[in-house]
Amino acid sequence: MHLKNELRLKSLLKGISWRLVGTVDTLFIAYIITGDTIKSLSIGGVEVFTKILLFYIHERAWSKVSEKYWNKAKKIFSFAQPKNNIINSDEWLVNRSMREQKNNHSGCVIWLTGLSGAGKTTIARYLEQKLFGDGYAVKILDGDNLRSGLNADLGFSEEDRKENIRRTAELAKAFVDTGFITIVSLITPKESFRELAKQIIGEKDFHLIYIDASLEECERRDVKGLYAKARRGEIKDFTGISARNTFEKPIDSKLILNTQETNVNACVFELYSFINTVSTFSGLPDSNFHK
Ligand SMILES: Nc1ncnc2c1ncn2[C@@H]1O[C@H](COP(=O)(O)OS(=O)(=O)O)[C@@H](OP(=O)(O)O)[C@H]1O
Ligand SMILES: Nc1ncnc2c1ncn2[C@@H]1O[C@H](COP(=O)(O)OP(=O)(O)O)[C@@H](O)[C@H]1O
Repeated sequence: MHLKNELRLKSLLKGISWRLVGTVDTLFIAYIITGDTIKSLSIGGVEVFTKILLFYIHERAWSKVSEKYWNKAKKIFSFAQPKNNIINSDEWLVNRSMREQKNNHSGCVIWLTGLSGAGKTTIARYLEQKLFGDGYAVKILDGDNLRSGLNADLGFSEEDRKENIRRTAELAKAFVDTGFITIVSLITPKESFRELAKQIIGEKDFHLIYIDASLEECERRDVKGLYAKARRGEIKDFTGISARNTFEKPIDSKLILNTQETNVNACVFELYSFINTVSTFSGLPDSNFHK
């Protein structure tokens, strides 16, 4: 049975069973008040049908209350809820700011978005090497790697990609809380996915970088031979090839690195310079980075 019909049937059956109990109660009270069996049965007999109908309508109306309004209601009544025992991470005995002081720099997320083959992994690897060499706490979270572990249960449907991005964003947030410069390398094809990541990580720590290369160029590079497979129909839902899985160009990235016009080293240098403007440093040796 279709889920919606099932829920309607459940509301109806609940209405009937509840009314049977309620009607016995009404009959009893009506008899005590009127002392008249016929009147009591008449009241109970009419009431059983009107109340079933009202219960059904009431239940269906509640089922229409959207998640958005339900969450608002929960917020309004939150004062009535028992407080949970979760300790805010700022209150831990070792907190983010202490870790950042120890690292001599602040944490942030550098989120690289772009087509498969655009250059995300290449840039992330050289950037990590450079930052690590200069003494920064840095970690790459790469789509391919995560998909062989934490996200091994996920495919490439819209829903799975969203979950992939949600989990990765949560993980990146944990790394930032540990004071790390966290480089995420994920296609992240839709604006809504990037927005989700930004919401989870927090606007202040989230820096979206667009690794830009045209579909034609990525297909020409075809680093892993996946484009050829997708064209042959051996991979469904391939980003940029499947009509349902387009790549939406980011509208508010903080930096665009065009890997067709700029070589790897220059891209890494530009990103390294950008990080210097967003992550505050103290006490680290000056870098001698050369293009
Ligand atoms: N159908 C399909 N579409 C796109 N990509 C595919 C697909 N199947 C496998 N691959 C390989 O998976 C890598 C992309 O995974 P991501 O986690 O970055 O994708 S997403 O952000 O969830 O859209 C991607 O890695 P990169 O080339 O490094 O981007 C591909 O190697
Ligand atoms: N400026 C550039 N930045 C990054 N990669 C580049 C650049 N120019 C050419 N490439 C090449 O493009 C390919 C990008 O592959 P990869 O880094 O795996 O992409 P992605 O992780 O986005 O799928 C590599 O073969 C890399 O050598």
